[in-house]
Amino acid sequence: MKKPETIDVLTIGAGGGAYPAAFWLAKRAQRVVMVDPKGVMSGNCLAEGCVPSKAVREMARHVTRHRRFESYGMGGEPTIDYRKIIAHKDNVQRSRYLQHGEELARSRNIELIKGRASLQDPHTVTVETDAGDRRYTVRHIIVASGADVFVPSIPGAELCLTSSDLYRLNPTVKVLPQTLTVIGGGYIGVETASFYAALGVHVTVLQRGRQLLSGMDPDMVAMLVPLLDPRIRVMFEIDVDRIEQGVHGMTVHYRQGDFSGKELSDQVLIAAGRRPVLPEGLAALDIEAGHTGIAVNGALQTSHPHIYACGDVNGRVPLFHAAVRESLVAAHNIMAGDVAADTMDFTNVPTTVFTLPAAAYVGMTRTAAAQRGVAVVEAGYEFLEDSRAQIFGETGGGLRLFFEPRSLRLIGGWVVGIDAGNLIGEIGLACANGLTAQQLAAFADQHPMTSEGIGHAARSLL
Ligand SMILES: Cc1cc2nc3c(=O)[nH]c(=O)nc-3n(C[C@H](O)[C@H](O)[C@H](O)COP(=O)(O)OP(=O)(O)OC[C@H]3O[C@@H](n4cnc5c(N)ncnc54)[C@H](O)[C@@H]3O)c2cc1C
Ligand SMILES: NC(=O)c1ccc[n+]([C@@H]2O[C@H](COP(=O)([O-])OP(=O)(O)OC[C@H]3O[C@@H](n4cnc5c(N)ncnc54)[C@H](O)[C@@H]3O)[C@@H](O)[C@H]2O)c1
Repeated sequence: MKKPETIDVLTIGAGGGAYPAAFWLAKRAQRVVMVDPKGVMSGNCLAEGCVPSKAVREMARHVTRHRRFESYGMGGEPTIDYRKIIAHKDNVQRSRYLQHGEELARSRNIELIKGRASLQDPHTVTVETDAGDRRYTVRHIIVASGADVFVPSIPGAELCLTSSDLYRLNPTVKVLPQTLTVIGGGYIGVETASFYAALGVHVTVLQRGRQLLSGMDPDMVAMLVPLLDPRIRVMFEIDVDRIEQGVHGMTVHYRQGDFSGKELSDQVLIAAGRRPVLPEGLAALDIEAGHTGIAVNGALQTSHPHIYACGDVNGRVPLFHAAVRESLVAAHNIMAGDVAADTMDFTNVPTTVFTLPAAAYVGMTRTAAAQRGVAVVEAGYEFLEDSRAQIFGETGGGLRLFFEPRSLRLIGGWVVGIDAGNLIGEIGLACANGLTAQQLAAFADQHPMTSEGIGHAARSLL
């Protein structure tokens, strides 16, 4: 192996938890190396996550609108060519890789190495590349190695599709099945069920617990579920025993209480969660990490103040935009000399489940507040009375805002229905900045947009 190279910062991974910090630090004359076996930036978000899944989602959304718009004098049953939908998805991914490559080529002080990093000691990282191993002496390390599909040890699980088979470049699935069984009713299971149902697939979701999207606010989920495509059948309290491949498709054998049953379908998707990817050498450095991820403080530091863990690998808020903000928090603290000059607000990160329609939440909702014994004042707005929702014929759902009773400071909210993913950004910004019902009410939000509902709800309290 060659003599170690000395650099300022090395990132393990080049996804959302890594590259925002890398660029920010490189601009401030730090010598930065990003390492990722993919050899490209953007991690799993672009490779098989957010962007490709939402490319399929938006096509599916168009189909549902197209069908409904028939009664407004347009369209009719749309034709669906899934191969072309996939080709479009692939093109979006390719063009974004190109864009990121150009950005990297324009930047100074920063290098991306295709390889796998492991930690040798608190200041030494080895990178395994096709051309042999390289060794770096580094002042600061950002571990941003992300998460990967978790496949439970159920006999036959290896026969199932995972989200990667659906959403990666040139994916396995290019032809829509007629029937799909989804094991797991979390983000990936419910989003995919929703997209596929809109594209004409009959989907059955097998969920282990009693609620879809377990862990999310039950009031929000209760408003969402009746609005989902009726082609989606959901079965609760399911324990999957085994999965078999037959001549005419796949069979999932399950138990539901005392009842044993089986579900037949063309294909089975397993969406039972993701697990952090921990780089080799971490345990030897006594960095605390469990199956939920690497333990970090609000400054994103591990037990070694110069080693940071950002994004899915710390398991705190496994979403792309959380990873980006965490990455920048780490960068600010590196520049400050490994002190907590900046901290992450893990509470006010907006979350959207991009089903059709979507559900989104931020901050503390009524249920979360009740669990902690915190009193809240609630205000609501229904899309039934919203002009934009009426224009689109999407009047199902509404929004809820939660305020501190004395100050009427906004501390959380959720939205189900049209524009949920956009509205939650505005609500989240208001929560993060401690805006009050009076301030929300005093803002002339635009007409005819669903964001009018935020001020409308706030005014109902004054
Ligand atoms: C199907 C799907 C849909 C999703 N949709 C959304 C969405 O709509 N919105 C949203 O906010 N989030 C979404 N997510 C989650 C989002 O993809 C992640 O939160 C985000 O990618 C996290 O970024 P990260 O940088 O922490 O990790 P990753 O994106 O996982 O990147 C980690 C990188 O580290 C690399 N790596 C691993 N080990 C090593 C090593 N030893 N050395 C060097 N490199 C290593 C990996 O190759 C990978 O490229 C979705 C995820 C999936 C699977
Ligand atoms: N819109 C978004 O932001 C978005 C979209 C997709 C994925 N993601 C990210 O990807 C992560 C992983 O998503 P996911 O849906 O795989 O996981 P998840 O943790 O959201 O949901 C997994 C679900 O599967 C169920 N389950 C687990 N084992 C089961 C079994 N054996 N049988 C039946 N049900 C079982 C669980 O009860 C849970 O409800 C999310 O946590 C999120 O961070 C985000």
